[in-house]
Amino acid sequence: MENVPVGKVSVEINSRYGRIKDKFMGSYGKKPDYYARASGRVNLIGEHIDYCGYSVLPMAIEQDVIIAVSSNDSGRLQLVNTNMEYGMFECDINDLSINKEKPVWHNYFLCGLKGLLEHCKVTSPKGLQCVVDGTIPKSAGLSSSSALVCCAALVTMHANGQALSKKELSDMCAHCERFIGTEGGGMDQAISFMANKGTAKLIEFNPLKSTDVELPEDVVFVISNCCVELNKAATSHFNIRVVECRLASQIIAKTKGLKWREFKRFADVQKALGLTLDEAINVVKEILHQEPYTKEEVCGILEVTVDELAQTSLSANTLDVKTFKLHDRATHVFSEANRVLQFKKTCDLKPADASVVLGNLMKDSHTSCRDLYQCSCDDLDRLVDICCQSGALGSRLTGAGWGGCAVSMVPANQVDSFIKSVTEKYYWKDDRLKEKVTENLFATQPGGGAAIYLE
Ligand SMILES: Nc1ncnc2c1ncn2[C@@H]1O[C@H](COP(=O)(O)OP(=O)(O)OP(=O)(O)O)[C@@H](O)[C@H]1O
Ligand SMILES: CC(=O)N[C@@H]1[C@@H](O)[C@@H](O)[C@@H](CO)O[C@@H]1O
Repeated sequence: MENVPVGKVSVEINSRYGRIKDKFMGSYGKKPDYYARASGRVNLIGEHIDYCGYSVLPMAIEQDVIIAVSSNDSGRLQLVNTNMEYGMFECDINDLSINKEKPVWHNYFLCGLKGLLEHCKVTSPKGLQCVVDGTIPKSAGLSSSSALVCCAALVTMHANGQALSKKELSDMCAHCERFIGTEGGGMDQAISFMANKGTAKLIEFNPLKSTDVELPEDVVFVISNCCVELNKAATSHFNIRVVECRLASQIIAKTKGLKWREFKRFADVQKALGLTLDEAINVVKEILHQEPYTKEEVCGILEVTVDELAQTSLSANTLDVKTFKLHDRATHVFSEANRVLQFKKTCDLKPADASVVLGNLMKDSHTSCRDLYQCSCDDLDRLVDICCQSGALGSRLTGAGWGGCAVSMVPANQVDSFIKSVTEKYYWKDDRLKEKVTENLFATQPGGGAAIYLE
């Protein structure tokens, strides 16, 4: 089992670490003991299917969260952020409370901290003084929240002399980020720990496994942010989709004679019924209707009361949802799971038209996210269209959606003209975005995973 690497950093050569160190010394009057780093990610294909048990295909990006740390026996947690938007925070490290209603930034740190302490059964945790510095745009589909959760867990692990493998940390962080209220899958945490520089990864779940995916050499992935923000934990958009998938899998399970209460994820139902993904799509057509289901109808099918349904299938922030779209959500999940497998196969087999095939899979993925899963928004759709008109072989929303980024696959020799065209057609058309092109439109390469650094 591979552990998170511990490396060396020179704050003289690496100016970012130098600035973080200065901030640390200014805040706490001493040098940090060590630094932890966890990266953001871009998901190339496989959206909203990890929490249904299906494989996804992300890569880590260069943008990350770095935390400078000093541990002590004070029993206190002290957090300072280099970004003034995020205020200072202090609390008793033995009395952690995570506010789901108002997901202020330090709550993400608390998720990682609490998760690690509980997982490792640490009874006398070290006090921590930290400076947090992040470069991942927030609520933009590049996993800024999970990078913070993973980095906080890593900080806590190192301070308390624990040594978990990358896999254990990934599973643990996927679980503890749910303290904030969103019921995500494990993609973001897995790639943050398991990424290797230079390669994308196929991430499989139950059990967690990551496999290198060699991307075509003649293309470059370019990220563009539509600059609409949606905080996952502050809204119910994300959890409604999770619940719709859960209800659809339970109804399919019940209709097919399975003990439906034992099922929460499409992948488990598919396996229990022995279906291929194509057959699963046909089962969706056979069993689910396209019109939204009312809560009463769902209760009738599952033969439960509204209160029982809350227990078996809903989350705290979806108790008041009145209707659920099941047919389209299920069709998206099974077809998207299929596209991930085709994407991986194409990367492995390298046919002459590989980049065209991959581009088309990305386009189909976006169409499915937009129309069936309804997790895009007008600005993001417009940006994806502009990316396709500007020379991308494929372009799609990435991450949770309802705003945030598109990822585009662009022929390597056309990246400059692509960026020029998207700049003019999207960013220059809006006065608020004119000055913000570089941070919102950039080419990216597969980055490395989380690490601890000593000076
Ligand atoms: N540098 C940072 N410092 C402190 N908190 C941060 C930082 N970056 C992100 N956050 C926290 O994470 C929140 C964003 O989480 P959210 O789940 O909305 O988006 P995301 O993780 O970026 O997107 P996605 O899951 O779609 O990839 C911010 O509102 C903030 O509270
Ligand atoms: C932390 C979290 O909830 N992450 C989720 C991730 O698991 C995945 O479901 C993605 C959509 O594909 O949306 C978010 O990034």
